[in-house]
Order: sequence, then structure tokens, then C-alpha cells
Amino acid sequence: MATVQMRVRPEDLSNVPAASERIPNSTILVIFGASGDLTKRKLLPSLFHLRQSGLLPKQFAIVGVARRPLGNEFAEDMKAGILEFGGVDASDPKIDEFVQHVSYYALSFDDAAGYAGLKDELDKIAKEKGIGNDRLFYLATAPEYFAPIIENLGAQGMNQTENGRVGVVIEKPFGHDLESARELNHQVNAVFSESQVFRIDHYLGKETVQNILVFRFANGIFEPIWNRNFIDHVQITAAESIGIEGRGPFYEKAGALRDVLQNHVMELLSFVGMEPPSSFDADAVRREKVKLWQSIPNIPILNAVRGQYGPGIVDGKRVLGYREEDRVSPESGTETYAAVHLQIENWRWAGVPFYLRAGKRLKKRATEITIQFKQPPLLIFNRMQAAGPCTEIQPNLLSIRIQPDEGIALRFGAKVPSAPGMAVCPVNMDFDYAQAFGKSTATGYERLLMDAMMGDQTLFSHRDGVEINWSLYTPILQAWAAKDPEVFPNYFAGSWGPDCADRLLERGGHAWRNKLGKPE
Ligand SMILES: NC(=O)C1=CN([C@@H]2O[C@H](COP(=O)(O)OP(=O)(O)OC[C@H]3O[C@@H](n4cnc5c(N)ncnc54)[C@H](OP(=O)(O)O)[C@@H]3O)[C@@H](O)[C@H]2O)C=CC1
Ligand SMILES: O=C1O[C@H](COP(=O)(O)O)[C@@H](O)[C@H](O)[C@H]1O
Repeated sequence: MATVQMRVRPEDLSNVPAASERIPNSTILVIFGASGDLTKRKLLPSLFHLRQSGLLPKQFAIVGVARRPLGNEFAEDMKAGILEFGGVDASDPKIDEFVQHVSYYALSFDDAAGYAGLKDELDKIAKEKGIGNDRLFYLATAPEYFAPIIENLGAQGMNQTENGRVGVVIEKPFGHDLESARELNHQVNAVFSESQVFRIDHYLGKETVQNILVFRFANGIFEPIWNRNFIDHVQITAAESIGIEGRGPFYEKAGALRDVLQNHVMELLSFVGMEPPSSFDADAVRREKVKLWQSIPNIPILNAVRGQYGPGIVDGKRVLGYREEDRVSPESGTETYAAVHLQIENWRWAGVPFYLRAGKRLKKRATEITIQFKQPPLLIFNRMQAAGPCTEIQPNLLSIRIQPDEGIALRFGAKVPSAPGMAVCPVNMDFDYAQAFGKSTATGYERLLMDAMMGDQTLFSHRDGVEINWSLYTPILQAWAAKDPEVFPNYFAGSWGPDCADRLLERGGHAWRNKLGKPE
């Protein structure tokens, strides 16, 4: 492998504008679902990282809201979460300082009258700490509570404050089909205007996902070939080696298509496929994404396949099949793998197949985008070459590694030195994020929390985008619900998924690229 690498030195970044200049002076962040898994594993560690980097408002308070009566226990539990999941040293004195800004308020989400007490509590905290009128409500709750919480906030007039910015962050899943997403949008927009709503997809918080836009639009050499004239097809893979991690009841209702393909993978697709926005602001970026998704015609049911894992071996360990997992039906028809072949009908992409897949208990964890370029019009070198990978001239590949081993590799053919004739072998130029910029401990939630506090919606989903995506996938979900899968389980844990997914690509003369990760 040929490696091209440049180490970025801290002094090279000294002129980068400080994000802190845009941070509000003071905010109260209210987290509904504060004793839950997401708050503990992601939100509080990310908020702590922001505090460490000086990226939280000078005056701030975090108020956790959940049902159980918890006192100091809450702060202690959150502290433990920050240590465990935030990669933080227990001796870091900033933890105790940070935890002083965190408090807890017990409230049952459907207790309408109880919200008056919450309002008083926020006013009291604001007064004590000299905090102004900015408020951010984060709904880290099960989706059935999104609408009641929003309605109750509205009923108490907490959806706006005098001279302050009020926003609401809504976790995924945003609806479970087109109708429910529309209804939820309606309920949300009855209380909060669209400019106050932050529908979160944590993939958009990942540096490597944002870097797709930089790669395409901050460089002159890729965009001219980023189209149907040069690109043969595109593959987007979100492969996980983990199973459902004890989330049986949630996953039984969700499945791979709803959980990952319909949202995270479609966000990746939008960044790969969209036209250059006129500027990097929320309206311009989100408009281009919506236009891209609108250009996708209905996906024929034959172009969508599903799978479910049976027992197998992952990372050398024997693991259970999906149907044997805790709180999963032994006859479950839920898919743990989904793949589609779709087209984008616009001038840039007409005729280029896009293959998307997401699955659990696959051979390795790898979220990756592969752009396969067309072969040169005439191959003047012998097609059959030396042994091994050099047996055939391979098309150029650009692989964008979203995670892990974040980076970008470009495969091209090179002459094998000293070999007789003109033997051509594939080699790689590789950019490695960690080598260039150092390893990051960020979870992706840091950027999104900061943007929401600043009122920047660029990396959040617009209601139109959410509805278009559901309109594409609801017919597939309905067709699957109406017909039992033929044979489940249909792939072994630790494999690359079901055979039907291979056949999906074979029909177009393609094959999944399973050599994912950093080039060897
Ligand atoms: N966990 C994760 O990694 C991810 C989660 N998400 C999304 O985040 C959201 C939250 O998930 P997660 O943290 O895992 O959920 P949990 O089940 O772990 O937490 C649920 C929280 O809601 C509270 N709660 C439940 N019912 C009520 C009620 N009636 N009144 C008041 N509080 C209530 C619970 O409080 P109490 O303990 O008092 O009952 C708890 O704080 C979901 O929408 C999920 O899809 C998205 C991406 C990843
Ligand atoms: O939203 C979800 O995403 C995770 C995968 O996120 P990643 O950042 O680890 O790639 C997935 O495991 C989970 O099932 C899903 O709900």
C-alpha cells in the first residue's frame, strides 16, 4: 500500500475560528429521559467533553427529567457514566465542577399538571445562576412520549421565552412509517416552529460524515468526475458486528430497515449524491438533500431484500441467533439485515446503481462508502496479469471509511516493477484521520448538542426530508409485513449477510465489496 500522509500540527489550526465565539452566554438544557441509557452513555459524556473544551455557555445548567424520584443519586450515576463512557480520568477535577451544574427533576411525562412545577424549577435555577432565557429541551425518551411532552411544554407556554431562544431536540426514531411521521411533524409544529426543531441523526455528528461534504466541495479534483460519466456504481455499507445488545423489545418493532437504513444510511447517501449547496447554511444544505431524495423513484420490492441472523461466530466467539436473544420471539420475522438497490433520477446520477445495506452480527464493524469508477474505455495492457490480486486490471475505487479506522483510500493500478511485460497491480493511496489529526474521543453528539444550543439546524433533519424518506420505505415495510419472510434465519452471525443480498447485486453485474476497512 502506498500511503500519503501529512500530520496536521496544532499550530496549523491556530487560525481556525473558535466555535466558542458563537456559543450563547447562558442556557438551560433540559433532558427528558435523564436516567436512560442514551443520557448516560452519550449525552452527559459529550456535554462534559464540550465543557472541557470550553464550548458550553459560561452560565449553564443541565436539568435531567425522568419518572423515578432520584436525588444526588442522579448526579453520582451520571458521573459514573462520564467516567465509563467518556474516556475520562477519575482524577480529572473538572468532573466534580461539571456535575455541580447538573440537577434532577422527577416528573411523569404524561402528568400535564406537573409541567407547571418544572417551569417554576427552571425559572428558579435561571434566577439563582444568572441564566437568561435560552432553553433547549432534549427528548431522549421512548418515541411514544415525544408528542405528549411537546404538547405539555406548549400548554405551559414553555415553547418560547421573552428575548430567548427555545429549541427542542427530538431523538430517533421519528415515526415508524410515513403516516406516523406526518402526524408527529404535525404535533411538533403545532407547538414549535420548524426553526426551533432539531431532529437528530447522530451520524451527522460524525466528523467523517461531515467530511464527505468537505471532500467533495472543498477540493477541485473530485467533483468533475462525480457523476454518471465516470462512476459505475456506489455501495454504502453500515455493518455492525454487535447484535441487539439487550434491546429486544425495541428491535422487534424496529428492524434493520427502520433502525439504520432508512435514516443513517440515507443521510450518507444524501451527502454523496447531493448537488453543491449555494452556501453551508441550514436552508441551502437541507434543500439540496431534500432534492436528492426527491429524485429517487419508488424502490421496486424486488430491489429490497431482508435477512435475520442465526447463531454463528463473531470475533472468534460463539453468539446466539436473533431468535434466541432476550425478549425476542422464537418465531420473530424481524429483519436484522436490509439491503436495497435504488436509482437517482437526475442528470448527475441517471443509470448509476446505488446499493445500500445495513445489518447486525456481520463479519466486522464497518461503515463505508465505496465509489467504483468505470474502467478506461480501452485496456491496452493484458487483462490477465500475474498471480494474486494482479490477475485482472481492477477498476478505480474510492472508499470513504466512516468508521472505524476513519479515512479515505483511492485504489488505482500501478506497474509491477521488474515483472515481464506490463503487469498491473492495484495499490492504494490512503488518508488516515487519526494519523493526520490525532485520535478523537468525540462521540458525534458534541457537535450536534453545540449546534442545537447555537440554533444551527444544518446537521439536523428537516420535516420534508424525514417524510420523503418514509415515503420511500413505507411501501417496502408494508410489503414485508404482509408476507412472512421465506426462510429466517437466513444468514449466520459472523457472515456478510444473506445470499439474497448477493443476488441483488449479481443482477446488475456487481458484487458487494467485503474487503472493508483500512487497505492492507
Ligand atoms: N440508547 C441508545 O444508544 C440510543 C437511543 N436512542 C433513542 O433515544 C431515546 C431514549 O433511549 P434510551 O435512553 O435507550 O431509553 P431508556 O429506556 O434507557 O430510558 C428511558 C428514559 O425515559 C424515562 N421514562 C420512561 N417513561 C417515563 C415516564 N412515563 N415518565 C417519565 N420518565 C419516563 C426513564 O425514566 P425512569 O428511569 O425514571 O423510568 C428513562 O430516563 C429513544 O428514542 C431511543 O430510540 C437513539 C440512538 C441510540
Ligand atoms: O441509531 C442506532 O445506531 C447504532 C449504530 O450507531 P454507531 O454510531 O455505533 O454506528 C445502532 O447500533 C443502533 O441499533 C441504532 O439504533
